[in-house]
Amino acid sequence: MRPGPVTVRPPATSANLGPGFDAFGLALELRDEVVVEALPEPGLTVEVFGEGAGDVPLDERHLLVRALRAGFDALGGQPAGLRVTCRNRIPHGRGLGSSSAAICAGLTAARDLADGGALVLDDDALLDLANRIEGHPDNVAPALRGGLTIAWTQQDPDGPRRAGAPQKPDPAGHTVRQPEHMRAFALRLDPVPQVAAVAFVPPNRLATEVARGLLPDMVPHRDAAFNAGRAALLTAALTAPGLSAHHRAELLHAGTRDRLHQGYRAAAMPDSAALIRRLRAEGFAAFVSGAGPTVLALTVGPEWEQKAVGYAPPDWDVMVLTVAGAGTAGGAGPVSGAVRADTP
Ligand SMILES: Nc1ncnc2c1ncn2[C@@H]1O[C@H](COP(=O)(O)OP(=O)(O)OP(=O)(O)O)[C@@H](O)[C@H]1O
Ligand SMILES: N[C@@H](CCO)C(=O)O
Repeated sequence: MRPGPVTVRPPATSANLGPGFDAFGLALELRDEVVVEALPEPGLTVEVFGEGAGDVPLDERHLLVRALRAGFDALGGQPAGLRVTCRNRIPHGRGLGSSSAAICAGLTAARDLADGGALVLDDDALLDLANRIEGHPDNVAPALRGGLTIAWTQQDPDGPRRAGAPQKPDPAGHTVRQPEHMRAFALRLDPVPQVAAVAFVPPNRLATEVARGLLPDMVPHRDAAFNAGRAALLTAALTAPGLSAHHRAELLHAGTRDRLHQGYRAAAMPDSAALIRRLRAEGFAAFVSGAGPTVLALTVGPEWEQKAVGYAPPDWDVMVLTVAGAGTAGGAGPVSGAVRADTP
C-alpha cells in the first residue's frame, strides 16, 4: 500500500438523456476533488467542503468511504488508517450523478493507493464494482470513462466467482445490489465538439431511490418501441460528423423524447416538467437529467447556450457545461483540465 496522498477528480454525469433509461450517460466538466491518504495509525478522518458539507456523514457511512472500503476489499486489504478530504462542486440529489462521482472517486483512489492496483482491478472490473455499489451503470460508466457512454449488464462470461468483484454484502454494509452473475459493460463514444449542455438545477432535491419507486413494472409495447428508435437516433445526433447545427439541433430534439420514465415521475418534479415543456416548445433538446429534478438541454453552439440560459427560473442555478473527455479513471477523448494528479 502506498501512503499517497492521491487526488482524484470525478466528473458530474447526466444519465438517461431522454430515451436511454439506465443506459445512456454523459460526463460533464463539473468536478469534485477528493484527496485520500493511507495512514499507519488506525482511524478515519473525513472532511467535506462545498456540496454536502454539514449534510453527509463523516464516518464509515460516508458513500465515498464505503466505496474506498469496497475497493480495498477487492484489492486485498484495508490500510490501517485513512484521511479523506472532499471538495465538492456536484450538487447532491439533483440528477447530476453526485453519488456515482463519490463511488468512482473512492474506487479509483483505492486502486491508485494499492500496490499493483490496476493489475488486480482493471478498468472493466472497476466499472463492474462501481455498478454493484450504485445499482445501475448509466452514471458510473461516464464518471469513470468520460464522454458519452452506453452501458448495459449481461451474464458474466467468467462466471459468478470472477476475481476482483465482491460476492455478497459484508458485515460492514458494503452494498452489493446487482445479481452476482450479472456484469456491467460500457461503450464509450465521443460526441461532436459542438455539443454542450445547459443544466438548470432547482433548489429542491429528489432522491434517486424515490424517483425509481415511481416507475411501473410494465410499460406499453408501443412506448418501448418508441424509446428504442429515439435512443438510436440520439446516438447518431450526438456523434455523426458533418451535420449542420440546425439539422443536428432538430435531430437532438427528436432524439431526446422519452415515454418510459419522465411522464411517470413528472408529478414529483412539476417545475422541472414545466421547464422542459417550455424549452422543447422553443426547439431545445431538453429532458430530465438522471432521476431529476435537474433539467438538461443539449446545445449545438454558443448562441443556443446563451438563449437557453435565459429560460432559467429565478431561484434555480444554471450552468453551461462542456462534455468531459476524461473520466475519473482516465478516458480516450480530449482532456479539459487535469484529471488526476498525485499530490506532492
Ligand atoms: N460526494 C459525496 N460524498 C458523500 N455522499 C454523497 C456524495 N454525493 C452523493 N452522496 C450521497 O448520495 C446522495 C445522492 O444520491 P442520489 O443518487 O439520490 O442523487 P444523485 O447521484 O445526485 O443524482 P442521480 O443519481 O439522479 O444523477 C446524497 O444525498 C448523499 O447521501
Ligand atoms: N437511470 C437512473 C439514473 C439515476 O441517476 C434513473 O433514472 O433512475
